[in-house]
Amino acid sequence: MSTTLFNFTLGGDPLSLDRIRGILTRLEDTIIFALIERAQFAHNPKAYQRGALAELKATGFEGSWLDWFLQETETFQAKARRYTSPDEYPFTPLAELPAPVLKSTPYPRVLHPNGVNANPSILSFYTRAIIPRITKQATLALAAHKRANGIVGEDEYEDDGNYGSSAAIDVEVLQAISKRVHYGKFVSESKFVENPAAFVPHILNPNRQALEALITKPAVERALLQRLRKKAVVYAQDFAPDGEPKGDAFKIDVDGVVELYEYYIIPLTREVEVDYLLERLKGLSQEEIDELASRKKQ
Ligand SMILES: C=C(O[C@@H]1C=C(C(=O)O)C=C[C@H]1O)C(=O)O
Repeated sequence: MSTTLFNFTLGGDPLSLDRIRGILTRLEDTIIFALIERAQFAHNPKAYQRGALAELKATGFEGSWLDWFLQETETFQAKARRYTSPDEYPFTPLAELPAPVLKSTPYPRVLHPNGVNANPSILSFYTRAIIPRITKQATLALAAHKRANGIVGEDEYEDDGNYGSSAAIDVEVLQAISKRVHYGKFVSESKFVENPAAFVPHILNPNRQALEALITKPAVERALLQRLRKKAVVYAQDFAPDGEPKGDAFKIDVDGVVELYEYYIIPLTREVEVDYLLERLKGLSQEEIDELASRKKQ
């Protein structure tokens, strides 16, 4: 069940900021555990380079191994109506995905119609910055093993050949980050409806800086990063055979997890919030806009 369906079926206000932040907090766990799984494998850079795997190129597919994994996975999931949910955004262009086999769930319309999709940015920072960082431990161990055993010829010290396993986990990480970042639309709608008058002038005369200042909550971000570090330390700790925590060994680079949020996920979520706001008045009549412009926070 998608979070949105769960969210709606529970009843209550889908635009409650506390409820939305609770979903964002729960997605931290999903993202941290998925990153821990990915960190087991080496970087495998060929999986992210277009045309790097001859067998895939021979099929006529022109993208990378990961692009192919995303397209194939999302094609099946589209048939299972994943992308009829307002909190799911495919990396594959929607027009290239099949129609759902099941009839759509009648979600109440919460968001204003918009074309905001940050997935290209997510795919770029994940493959270029995050994967090399979180797989460094496994990659260094692999290189040491290859050198110690004189495994030559295969000069890719960053390549353990686990293209299927690592890409399957990459899809899970990417989908979780995409859901998290695009929840920024629900956050933005929640803040907008609470005080439309504050936002309308900076939408009519587009001012990204003013809109970003209105949606940014530094205390919430600080608390999130502190919580995230504590979670990553606990979730990623290694255990001795007797089950006792090793204390100084972790399955993943904890700083890397925190920096993923600080330098990528949070800034991109804020960008989605602003992009959503800039489309918030599209299609409204002058009368509707004037009413919103006059509606101040109670
Ligand atoms: C998501 C929110 O909006 C902004 C983005 C945040 C984030 O990406 O974690 C946190 C606080 C705000 O700066 C929010 O207010 O909860």
